[in-house]
Amino acid sequence: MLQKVLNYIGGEFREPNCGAYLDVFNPAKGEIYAQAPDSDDSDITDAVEAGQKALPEWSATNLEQRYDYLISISKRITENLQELALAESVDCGKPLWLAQSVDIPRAASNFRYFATAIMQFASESHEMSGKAINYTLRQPLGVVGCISPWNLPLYLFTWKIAPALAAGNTVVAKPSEITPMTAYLLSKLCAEAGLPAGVLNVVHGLGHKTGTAISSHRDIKAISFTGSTKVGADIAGRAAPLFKKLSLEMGGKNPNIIFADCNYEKALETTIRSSFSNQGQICLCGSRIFVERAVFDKFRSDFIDRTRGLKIGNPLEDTTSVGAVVSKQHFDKILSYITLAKTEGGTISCGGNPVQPPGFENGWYIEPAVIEGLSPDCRTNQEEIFGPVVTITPFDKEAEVLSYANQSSYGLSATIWTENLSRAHRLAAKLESGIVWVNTWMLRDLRTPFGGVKNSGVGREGGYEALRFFTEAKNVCIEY
Ligand SMILES: NC(=O)C1=CN([C@@H]2O[C@H](COP(=O)(O)OP(=O)(O)OC[C@H]3O[C@@H](n4cnc5c(N)ncnc54)[C@H](O)[C@@H]3O)[C@@H](O)[C@H]2O)C=CC1
Ligand SMILES: O=C(O)/C=C/C=C(\O)C(=O)O
Repeated sequence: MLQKVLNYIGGEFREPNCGAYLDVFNPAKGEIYAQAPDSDDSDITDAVEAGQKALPEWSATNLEQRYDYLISISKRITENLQELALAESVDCGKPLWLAQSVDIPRAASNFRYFATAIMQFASESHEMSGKAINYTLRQPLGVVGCISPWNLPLYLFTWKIAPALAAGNTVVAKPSEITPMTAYLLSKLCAEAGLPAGVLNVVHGLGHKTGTAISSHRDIKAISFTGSTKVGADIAGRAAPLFKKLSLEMGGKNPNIIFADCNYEKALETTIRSSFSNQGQICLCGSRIFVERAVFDKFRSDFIDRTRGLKIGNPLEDTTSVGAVVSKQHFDKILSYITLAKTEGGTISCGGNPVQPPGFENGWYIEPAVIEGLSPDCRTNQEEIFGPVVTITPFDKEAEVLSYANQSSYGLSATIWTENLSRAHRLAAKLESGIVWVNTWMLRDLRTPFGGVKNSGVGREGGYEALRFFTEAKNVCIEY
């Protein structure tokens, strides 16, 4: 019996209006295990109407009440951590321990963080000496849209919904059709928490159908999107003429720069994580590794040894490091880049082959791959692969590696490994990137601005940036 996901509109769990469903796959086994609504424009229209109906009351709730709702949802996520983590692992192919230790705790933190942030969020005032005072109101936008991807499903879905709700908006949200399950479970938890009907509406469906219905809807005032740069451009193209606010968090091709004076063991161990965590399917993964020539041979050899040692297989086993990639389509895309790397003259130093762990013969598994011998400007080094694939390249000079790092249409994150503080500051200032990590990776403080430059994004999420995005500033000027 297949599990069935339902839409959550106006406080009710509903079939899609057209009655059609999409297959949902378990990537570890390559088999259908659930069905999700194939919603269309009419479901989005219903969701927007439900959001509009709920708006006057929700936007007028006092902050303590909103805090209580968000904290209650956060607690319910924590109480149901095991069920949510298992659902995430089955839906995505990611190791269960990763969902237990990262994805689901972070979803709970997103609600907890924005519950407390809205209590502290204060607006500005500007005095015109002796003449007048200006103060700025920060008011909810109205009904807003949140569109999220499949790689960190609940983690990113809640990263958008929580600030939108905290700021007093009502929400129409669409998770990825590839991984709908935890968004469905979250909608049940929100109903249990007593969130008023229509405050959060979750509509499942395809990007080019349900997603475009959100970006084209006149009464949706803002869209927060995470996903590919191509889709971000499509959303911007539809939403801009309707003057919606946009926050777009898109792809990355992030440099990981390793100097000879680094803390070698920490750099090596973290580079394994930054390369292959979640099968390389995180927009922050460091897919272009640059190593100073003095340590290149040693680092290369140690890195390849450790990569070969990663256990690939059943995502539900604690000892599994690398699970399945999310879909057959994505599996084929990643493998096509291995072929491309070879045609571009690269050497596959390890991995890059499909694997069928025993008992999971139909699953979509790829050995983590390390590729050498490519120029920084080739397609393999320029296009987002979004899989367990990295390139490794030596460099001699700081200026040289800076130019390699910035030679990309993307600019999401960068990592620098060095014990030389001056060099770290110098490079951090010059890297064309929204986020720079020094001697660490993916260490996240939810108060900080998060987002990219160039083709990686428009706007910032996180902290007060998210609350500013989800509110309209209104200045009031009073003459004395
Ligand atoms: N944050 C990131 O950097 C991410 C990047 N990607 C990149 O995108 C590639 C494709 O992955 P997908 O999941 O297919 O990403 P995607 O960008 O197609 O999908 C992300 C979300 O947008 C929706 N969507 C798709 N087309 C839409 C449209 N025209 N209008 C409105 N919404 C739309 C999808 O249904 C999903 O909910 C990956 O191989 C990877 O390179 C994927 C996920 C996250
Ligand atoms: O907010 C974070 O900590 C991570 C965000 C990651 C993505 O947006 C992604 O991988 O798409």
